[in-house]
Amino acid sequence: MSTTKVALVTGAGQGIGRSIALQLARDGFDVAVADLAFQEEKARGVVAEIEALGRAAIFVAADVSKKDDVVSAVDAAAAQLGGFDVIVNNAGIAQVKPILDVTPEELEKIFAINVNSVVFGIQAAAAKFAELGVKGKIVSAASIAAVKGFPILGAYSASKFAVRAITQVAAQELAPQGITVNAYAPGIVGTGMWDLIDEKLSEINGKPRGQNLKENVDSIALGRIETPEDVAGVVSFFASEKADYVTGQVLLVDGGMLYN
Ligand SMILES: NC(=O)C1=CN([C@@H]2O[C@H](COP(=O)(O)OP(=O)(O)OC[C@H]3O[C@@H](n4cnc5c(N)ncnc54)[C@H](O)[C@@H]3O)[C@@H](O)[C@H]2O)C=CC1
Ligand SMILES: CC(=O)C(C)=O
Repeated sequence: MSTTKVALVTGAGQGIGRSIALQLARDGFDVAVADLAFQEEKARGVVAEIEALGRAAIFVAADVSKKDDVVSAVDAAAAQLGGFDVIVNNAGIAQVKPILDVTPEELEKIFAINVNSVVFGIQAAAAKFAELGVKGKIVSAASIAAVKGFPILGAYSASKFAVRAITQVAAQELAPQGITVNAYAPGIVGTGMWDLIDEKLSEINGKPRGQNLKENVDSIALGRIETPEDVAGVVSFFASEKADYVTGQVLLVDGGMLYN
């Protein structure tokens, strides 16, 4: 059995997930890059980048809103990479709509992808850790919208508040097994997600494209947009032995937008 640690990152074909996968590879992990099947080409590019860093990597097609897919992804990572130590429940979607306009279907969709996926990831990882006798680490994507509700991001904010609750609960329930459960709460990260948010906000409030993003970035104390690498550094910490005594936390990594 290999002594290299193994991590699985969901939504790792692009954006924050890609940067997390690459950072964990630099930290010495072999990495399972999980994403939707249609993202295979991008995800295989991430696999190649990880291999270029001298680590093993695989692509796993998984829709995180389906429990069977998440369990199969964890099984594939453990079987093909030779262990299982860390899961990063990163995949998520945004919805940009006034609360009065959100439909039942939209609510179901965002909760299935942003919330159910985190429960499935925790369940699948905890079962694999128990099978392998590993004191593993679970890290999930929250948001500044997990700490403060943001207008026009109502369903999204609700889904991220739920991630925070699940993180606190799972941390307490899994502590006896030595498993830690934490979450990262980014602010305004320059990824495809904010391209979409900016576009939809422009449609709603009539501001020119880019203006909503600029106004949000102007409110950041450190004065610049967040990069996926800024987020990956925090996940690297949560996944490391340096965070062995940290659990149940949602860490704001927002350049100074919210303060606790
Ligand atoms: N971009 C931002 O400003 C912020 C992002 N976040 C969170 O960080 C996480 C990553 O966001 P970004 O990289 O910005 O988004 P992104 O839209 O650039 O990438 C999301 C990835 O998740 C994948 N994905 C979507 N639905 C999926 C599903 N059902 N199953 C498997 N994979 C799926 C997509 O294919 C994509 O590769 C999300 O949970 C998001 O809510 C949190 C705070 C701020
Ligand atoms: C995408 C996201 O989480 C926010 C609050 O912008």
